[in-house]
Order: sequence, then structure tokens, then C-alpha cells
Amino acid sequence: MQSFFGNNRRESPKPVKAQIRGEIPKWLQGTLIRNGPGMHKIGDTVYNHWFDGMALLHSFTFKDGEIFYRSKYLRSDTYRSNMEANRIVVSEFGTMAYPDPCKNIFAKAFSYLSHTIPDFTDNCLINIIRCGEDLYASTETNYIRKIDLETLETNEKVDYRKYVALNLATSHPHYDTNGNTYNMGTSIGDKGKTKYQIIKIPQSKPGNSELGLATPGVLVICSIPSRSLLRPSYFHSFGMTENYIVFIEQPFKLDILKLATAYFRGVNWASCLGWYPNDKTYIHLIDRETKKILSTKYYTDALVVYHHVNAYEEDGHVIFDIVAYNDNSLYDMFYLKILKLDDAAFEKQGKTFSSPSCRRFVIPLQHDKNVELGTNIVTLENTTASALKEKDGYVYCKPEILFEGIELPRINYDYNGKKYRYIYASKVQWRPVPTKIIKCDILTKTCYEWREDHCWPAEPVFVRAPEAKEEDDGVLLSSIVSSDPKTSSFLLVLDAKTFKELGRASVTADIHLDLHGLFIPEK
Ligand SMILES: CC1=C(/C=C/C(C)=C/C=C/C(C)=C/C=O)C(C)(C)CCC1
Ligand SMILES: [Fe+2]
Repeated sequence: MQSFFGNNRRESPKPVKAQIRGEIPKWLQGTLIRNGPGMHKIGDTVYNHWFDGMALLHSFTFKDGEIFYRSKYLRSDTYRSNMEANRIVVSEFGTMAYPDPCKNIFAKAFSYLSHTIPDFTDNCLINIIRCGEDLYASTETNYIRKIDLETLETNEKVDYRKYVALNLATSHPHYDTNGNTYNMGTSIGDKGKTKYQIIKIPQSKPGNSELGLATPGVLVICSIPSRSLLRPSYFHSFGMTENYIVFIEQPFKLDILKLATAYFRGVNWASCLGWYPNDKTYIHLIDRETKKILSTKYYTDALVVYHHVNAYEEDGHVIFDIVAYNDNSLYDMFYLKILKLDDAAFEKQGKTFSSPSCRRFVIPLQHDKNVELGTNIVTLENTTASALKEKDGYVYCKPEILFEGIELPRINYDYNGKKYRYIYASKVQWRPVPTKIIKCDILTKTCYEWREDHCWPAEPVFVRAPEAKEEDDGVLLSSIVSSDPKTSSFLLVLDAKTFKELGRASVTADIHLDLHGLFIPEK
């Protein structure tokens, strides 16, 4: 496990033909493009955290029964500056960079003061997002980088701030069936206010290089005032049903004053995230039509969620599923000094971290105003999730635990915002790194697992079969990194219904453990 994480991966900018074993479905035409950290050491300087590494894009292209692999480092401004200096000169999530130490002290003093709300990095390493025909590499700052699907080359640098007041934006947008993209972010201290913004990016006409320039361009659907001006909640994703946006304002907060002073306090951005276990977690439902926030104050106990799984409406309830933790320790687990521990030490350390559970919340949209305080106002059948009516318009919600130990959840996205049955995810046991791929059947509560020795699977991506009738008619794609020097890494293709292996495509290239990605079908 040790060597695994911290070493730099070589890019393979030219297509590498994969060695195929088994039967890859002929209908599978298109490109799986994914993103993740690939370079953790620059010159003599090393990043502290796995989420700091230079973004390495990679892709598997399925064409007429053949599969080609390629990978290329994102040529972000950060990448270029670091390469030019042959050391880390731009700060990331877990690593604060300082100007050349031998620079005179005035330059240093000046550079300290110029880092109030810092100009964040454009090392977009987390995901790939679609705006109409255009693809962007994304992180959680205000920058995204347009990329070329085929060559993985880096194009325009786009700053959300040019279109909308956003200092941070998630890497987990949603898409509607008309090709519009929805995302959420945080506007810090604009006009003295801190608020969460839900934006809609209409699909840009092909060739428009700027983000969603199609008229009317980026739209703010709704602004949600942060409960705290200087400590807005951190959030990594959100939910969307046919009629509602689900936003969870959790007690895992970004301290703006700490953020603004981190630079000359010599600490990293990660240390500006704070966990407040005695605070509540507020659940906001925003009506997509009226753009209004529902007035009922739904809340639950303190939790930390990174990934929403899905959300839908049924019989006057909004049901949403999330992968949640009982504290904020996950991000601490990804410091490279932890990930490089040998297995025994890692296992001891790993057990101190809270593990994920997939939790279902059921939120009644209406309820009889006269019911007794303390009444459970969930009227939906066969769920143990509850919502207790309290005074002053508060409703205390408790989830049903669907599954334990799953992360990086994906679904058949045709069912996003709709009642669904299957979750495809990575299974993690006391270590954040996925060791198995799993299919969870919400109806029967049964799971199927795939694992193999020395194999480290990525988040499984579902691709629907052409004449799909059922939700799980399709395949699952996962790039599997092999830690056995005698075995090449490979792309695994599973039948999503039977969870049986259909085939695998071995690649003699340096495949890295990545974070998230997308399958783009051949047009
Ligand atoms: C640089 C930077 C940030 C980066 C956050 C990152 C890079 C988060 C990555 C999260 C992942 C990969 C989660 C996986 O599930 C913040 C904290 C938003 C704000 C300050 C500047
Ligand atoms: Fe994520």
C-alpha cells in the first residue's frame, strides 16, 4: 500500500492499445474519461495530502471492439508554475506553498497580505463535468479547465466569478434531460453576505468557448443565506429531484478568517475546515419551480456527507440517499503520511476513523399542522426513516441505514431524481481506499461484490445498454490498479445485472488511482 500512493505517475499522451480478455459488448462505443491526482512530488518538494496532487486525466476509448488508453497531466496554471520552478509554488488543499525563501522579506510581507481571500489553485483534479458539448476538469475552487475529450489537452481556464458570485463550487454537478448543468457553490462575503448559490448553466452551443454563454448564460436559481457569515458549511455535492434541490448544511464548516490568515499562519486550507459535533445538520429543500426554500426547518443530528447518491419524490415525500459519516475524519485519512503507513500501522490508525454508511432520509412535504408535537409525520410505507414534528416549525429527521461501508456511489443516471433500486459503489473496510466494487439492491437489501487480490478498483461507472428495459441493463466500468508488479492494471467490464465479469482490457501503462469521471457515449 505504501509505495502506491505517493509516487508520481508517468503520463501516456499517445493512445496505448489494450490487451482484451473476454467479451466487451460491441455496443459499448465511447470514452470513459476520469480524473485524479497523479504527481505528488515536484523537485524536492512533496505534497502533504492525496487531494493536492497534480491532476492527471486519463481515458479508455472503446472503438469497434478495441480499447485505447491515454493519460495526460492537466496543464493548469498551477502545473505550469510548479514545473517552471521545479517545486511546489502554488498552495493546495493540504499543502501551503511559500514564495522562494531567499526572496527579500518585503516581497514575503507583501505576498502574505495579498492572500486574504486567496486566488485559489486551478489544479482541477477531482472530476470531469459536462456543459453541453464541452468538458471541464474540476476541483472545488472557482476555476474549472476546459479539456479536449480525445487528446486530453487543456484549454480555456474558466472562472465562475466572471458569471456569478462564487468563490467555491462543487465537482458534483447534476444534469437535466435537456442537457442543462446544475451546480452549487459558496459566495464568501460578497456585499457582506455569505451564501450558498444554486446555479444553472444552460448547455453552451458547440464552439462557444466560454461557460454556458448561450443566452441567458449562467443563472442563479436560488441563494441560500449561510447560517454563519464567517463559517459557511463545507459541502461536496447536493441532491436534485424532479421538483426540488436537496442541500445539506452540515456542521463541517469552512472558517473564513482562518482561510484568510492561513498563509501567514503557516497552515494549510484543510486546517480551516472545522467540525462542530454539537451543531445540527440542516436539510434545505428548494423548489426548482418557485426557486423558494421550503419554510419548514428540517434538521438531523451532526453528520458529514460528501456524496449524495440519489433523491426522488414519492407520495408527498422527498426521499434522499447519502453516504454519511459520524465525524469529519475521512479527509484526515488521506494525508500521504497516513496512506504511506504499512498495512499493520495503517489498520490500527484506520480503525480510529468513522466509516461511511448509506443513509436514507424521508422528508414529508406537507403535514397536518394540528398533529401533536413528537408525532412522526412520515406516512410513507416500508421505511424506518422518521420525521418528528417539533415546535416553531422544526422537524427532526432520522434516517434509515440502507448499507454500511460503501463510498464513491454511482447509479444509472437515467434514474437520477427518480425512484430507483440499485447503487453501484466502492466498498471500503477501515481504509478509505476501495478494495471492492459492490452493487447494492435497495429493494432486497442484497449486495454483490467483486474483488481480486492486489487489485484496487476505482469508482464504478454505469453505462446503460442500448435497448435497456430495466434499471440494471448495462455494464459497469472500473479502472483497476494492480499492486502486483507481475500483473498489468486493467479496465474491468462487469455485467451490471449479474455482476459477472464480461471482460477486461489490460494496459501496460502507468494507471493511477483516480477520483471521479464520466462515460461519454460515441455520438
Ligand atoms: C484548494 C481548496 C479547497 C480544496 C478542496 C479539495 C481539493 C477537496 C477535495 C475533495 C475530494 C477529492 C473528495 C472526494 O470525495 C477547499 C477546501 C475547497 C477550499 C480552499 C481551497
Ligand atoms: Fe466526490
